[in-house]
Amino acid sequence: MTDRLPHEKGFHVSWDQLHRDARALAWRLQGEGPDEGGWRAVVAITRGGMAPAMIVARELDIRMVDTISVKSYNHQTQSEPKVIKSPDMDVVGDGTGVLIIDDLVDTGKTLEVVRKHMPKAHIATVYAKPMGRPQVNTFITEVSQDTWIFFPWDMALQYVEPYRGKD
Ligand SMILES: O=P(O)(O)OC[C@H]1O[C@H](OP(=O)(O)OP(=O)(O)O)[C@H](O)[C@@H]1O
Ligand SMILES: O=c1[nH]c(=O)c2nc[nH]c2[nH]1
Ligand SMILES: [Mg+2]
Repeated sequence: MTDRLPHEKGFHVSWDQLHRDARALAWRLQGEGPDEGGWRAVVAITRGGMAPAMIVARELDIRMVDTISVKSYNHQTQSEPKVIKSPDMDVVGDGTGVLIIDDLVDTGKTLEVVRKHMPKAHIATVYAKPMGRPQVNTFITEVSQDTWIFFPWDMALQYVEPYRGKD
């Protein structure tokens, strides 16, 4: 069990920003497939990879979409990652022509486990921290290791006090 608190900084991502960044990822991945037919399938790492995977699959017109479920974090505390649901191995095989999508790579432990399942797959994340970068083939934005990324599905709009009158 690794206690990851405290993170010095927060990087807050809105739905708009996520949509833009996931589309940028799709743009970078187009034409990078193993042959002219493009990518055979997308595998989303649940749960955080599902929204970016949907956007990438839409942009690249990939209809074959599956999931792999890896459980490791409970809030900001990490334990050993475990695969609790595998994709259809008849479809993904050794991963050739398959795009694996996640929202971010942090320590890289989740992707280490996923790569063992599909060693020839191309792994892409929207965001990356330095420790996990070697595990990723393609990503869009890097943030520092001491930054916690807050995703739109974990946030809600709320009232904030005006600066004046705070103390
Ligand atoms: O590189 P790592 O240090 O392994 O961390 C990255 C993983 O952690 C988060 O998932 P989480 O396990 O919190 O599950 P979730 O996607 O269901 O929120 C995130 O979505 C990545 O999948
Ligand atoms: O929402 C999240 N933000 C992060 O920075 C992070 N790192 C691992 N898992 C994470 N989940
Ligand atoms: Mg995840």
